[in-house]
Amino acid sequence: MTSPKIINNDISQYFQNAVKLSTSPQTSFLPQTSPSHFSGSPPQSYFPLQSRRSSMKLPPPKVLKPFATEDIKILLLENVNQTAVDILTHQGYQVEFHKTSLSEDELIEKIREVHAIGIRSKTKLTAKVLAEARNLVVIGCFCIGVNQVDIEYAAKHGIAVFNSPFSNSRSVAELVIAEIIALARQFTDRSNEMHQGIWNKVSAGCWEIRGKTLGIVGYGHIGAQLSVLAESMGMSVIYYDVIPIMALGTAKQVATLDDLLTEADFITLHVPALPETENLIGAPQFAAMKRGSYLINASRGTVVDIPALINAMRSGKVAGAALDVYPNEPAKNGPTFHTELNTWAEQLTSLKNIILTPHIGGSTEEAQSAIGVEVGQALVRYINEGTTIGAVNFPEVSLRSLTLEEENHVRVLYVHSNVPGVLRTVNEIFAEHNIDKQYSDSRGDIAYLMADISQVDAADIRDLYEKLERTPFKILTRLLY
Ligand SMILES: NC(=O)C1=CN([C@@H]2O[C@H](COP(=O)(O)OP(=O)(O)OC[C@H]3O[C@@H](n4cnc5c(N)ncnc54)[C@H](O)[C@@H]3O)[C@@H](O)[C@H]2O)C=CC1
Ligand SMILES: O=C(O)CCC(=O)C(=O)O
Repeated sequence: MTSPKIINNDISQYFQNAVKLSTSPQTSFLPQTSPSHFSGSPPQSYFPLQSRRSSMKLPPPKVLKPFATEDIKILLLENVNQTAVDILTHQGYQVEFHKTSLSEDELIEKIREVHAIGIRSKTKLTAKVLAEARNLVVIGCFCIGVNQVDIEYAAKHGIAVFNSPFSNSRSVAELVIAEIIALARQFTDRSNEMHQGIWNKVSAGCWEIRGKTLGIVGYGHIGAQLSVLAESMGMSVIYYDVIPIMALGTAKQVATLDDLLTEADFITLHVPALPETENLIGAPQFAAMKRGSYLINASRGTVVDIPALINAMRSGKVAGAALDVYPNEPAKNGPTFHTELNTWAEQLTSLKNIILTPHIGGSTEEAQSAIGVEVGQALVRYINEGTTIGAVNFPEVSLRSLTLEEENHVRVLYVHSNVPGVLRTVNEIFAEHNIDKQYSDSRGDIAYLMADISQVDAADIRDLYEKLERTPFKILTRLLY
């Protein structure tokens, strides 16, 4: 059968019509040829970009199609903020929202169908789970840490991962400031006693924080915020990081972790979960600390050896501790923090002057709302336009939007293995058309190419797609038009 001719020369309109004629809501041009991935964009471009455009008096962006947006399925877990739900539903996507994370079996069942998933820190997107995802093109981590996702596996399978690198940093820093004072004054113990009717007015072992030394391990977004807040309260700040970082205020970088441990009165950890940071603070590090020092961990549960901390607190080496994160964390709220989850749970809860919080460092209205917007927008931009700015496992590539004045254009999104000869092959496929703009970048083993090509008849689109799909280095092809 020959393809219909485009009478008005507007392929976007042609394909909108083609979609309307399809017999099933699942039917669209590319998914039929490639059930494992989808292509397309919603009827409205992402509105903040539109408003920026209108203030700059640029032509309106072209709506990239080819299929019904209600076919896009998004799974949001762990009570992701309403701002994200609003952004994604506004696009017309199907959004399924859950307050908690899911068991592995439930997750596998659900992930099979969705094109995008939004999670926080609890949902483990392992290679085993991701292998079940037939349509998934993008993961949104509505948090800073991405250690819960196998980001390399995701990249190798054409799944982009986005996070929110600093929207909750201030919230974590403020929690740590509160904990420094609370530990120095033992006030959670006093408060707990009062709740049991016990009046226990003591000053022994209670201190001002003014003039004390705060040791920050990991001087990134959170560590640096904290540094400024702590100095403003009269503390001296030292920090240890694996890279040289400019000191804020009068803080000083020290050369080794031991230098920090031997000098600091309060030690706070702000490193990512990495093989190198596993049990970064264990028995030898507690031994190096000053007697009567304090430890705060709001980074990841793997960073502190908890049995060693329990020993250090029992011996009086450590006078107090605050933990927000644990090696194993419950999936749901409720009476779930017990020895079945972490064998030492009762020993920990029976200690004095230890503040235990349920991973709430980033849990403020401000942080969650900002994260919802940031990651929600990143998902929309990737699904609708192919933009990977801010991705943690993909090269960062972006092209300016197509405009309504640019007819007969196709945007090619092509994730491929980073091997020689790809551009030559791809450009041979594009050769009969005009490459208006093209941008390609690589990151490790994978590379990503975005290209807007013009002089493309509707009848050519399937051919283009199939040729790209047949290339030996292809990981994922999407065409937007
Ligand atoms: N409790 C909570 O709710 C939250 C926890 N987090 C955790 O806090 C961590 C830190 O967050 P950010 O400050 O935003 O990260 P960041 O990436 O801005 O900073 C981390 C710093 O740690 C340094 N680092 C890495 N390995 C190190 C090592 N072995 N020793 C010393 N320094 C090392 C890095 O060079 C970097 O400067 C996140 O990775 C996340 O796991 C983040 C937000 C909320
Ligand atoms: O808010 C959350 O669920 C996780 C916060 C966190 O640990 C992060 O942003 O890395």
